[in-house]
Amino acid sequence: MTDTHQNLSPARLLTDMRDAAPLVHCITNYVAMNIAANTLLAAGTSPAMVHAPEESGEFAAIAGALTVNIGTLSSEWVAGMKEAATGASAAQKPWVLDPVAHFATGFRRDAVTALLALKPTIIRGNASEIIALAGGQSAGQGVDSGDPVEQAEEAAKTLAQNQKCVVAVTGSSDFVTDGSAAVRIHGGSALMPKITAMGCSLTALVGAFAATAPKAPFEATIAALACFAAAGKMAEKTASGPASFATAFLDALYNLDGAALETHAGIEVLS
Ligand SMILES: Nc1ncnc2c1ncn2[C@@H]1O[C@H](COP(=O)(O)OP(=O)(O)OP(=O)(O)O)[C@@H](O)[C@H]1O
Ligand SMILES: Cc1ncsc1CCO
Ligand SMILES: [Mg+2]
Repeated sequence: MTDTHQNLSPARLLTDMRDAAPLVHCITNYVAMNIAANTLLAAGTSPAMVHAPEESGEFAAIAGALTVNIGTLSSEWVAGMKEAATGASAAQKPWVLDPVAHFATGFRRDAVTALLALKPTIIRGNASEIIALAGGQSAGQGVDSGDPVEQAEEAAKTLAQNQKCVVAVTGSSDFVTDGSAAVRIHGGSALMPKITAMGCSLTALVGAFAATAPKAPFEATIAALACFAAAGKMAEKTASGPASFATAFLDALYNLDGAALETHAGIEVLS
């Protein structure tokens, strides 16, 4: 990032996020609810899991940002997601879409088509999800990716241009683009995909940074991914498997500072 963007560096945005501790409205799946809420608390912000259609539109307007994850869908939840996205947009709050396994069934495809029409500010998914969202053929199996991130980079650019939003693809390295600027983020750990809902939790953290810098969704997304990259790398040092990694990861996120971000997350500017 250039000097003129220093105030949007991941380290600066992390400090700003903790200072502001924004309220993040999360609609996420049953699997992710607990770990995603704990992730936001460890990072220093304030999660609320609110999905009922009777209140989700109203709640989205009072939160700093909304995140919508379609992992465990039902008709009622889809209604709650649409209300929330509509409420967030009307209140000019950023919202993040996590299109979990959207290619797997007609129900999911329809839900994601309706949500895309409500113009997410940021889309965060794994490589298979992003390839399929751009209209390509992916090798995903359910919620798990079957494609390398590099193979999704062009799809991410196309999707960002068509949707006029920021797109983040995650995996062994991450890729973020707004359709023209693009970066890769290096770090993390091979143990991360061995714990369920790490991606869903990351989507929630992207929401926290988007609430902190609502006019800079590209930089906000990079900051969230850099935090995960650094915390993942730090946690791996003491972990002996997925269970101890999960604990060490939350501690690393809690203790993360600018210096650790600088050391453990690699940001490669592509364009
Ligand atoms: N092999 C890996 N090495 C390093 N980091 C990884 C690896 N795989 C995933 N990650 C990291 O794990 C986090 C979650 O990304 P991932 O792409 O696995 O999400 P996901 O497939 O949507 O997960 P889920 O749907 O289970 O929540 C990101 O921070 C990503 O960088
Ligand atoms: C395992 C699983 N199934 C539906 S959502 C989810 C969490 C990871 O995406
Ligand atoms: Mg996912």
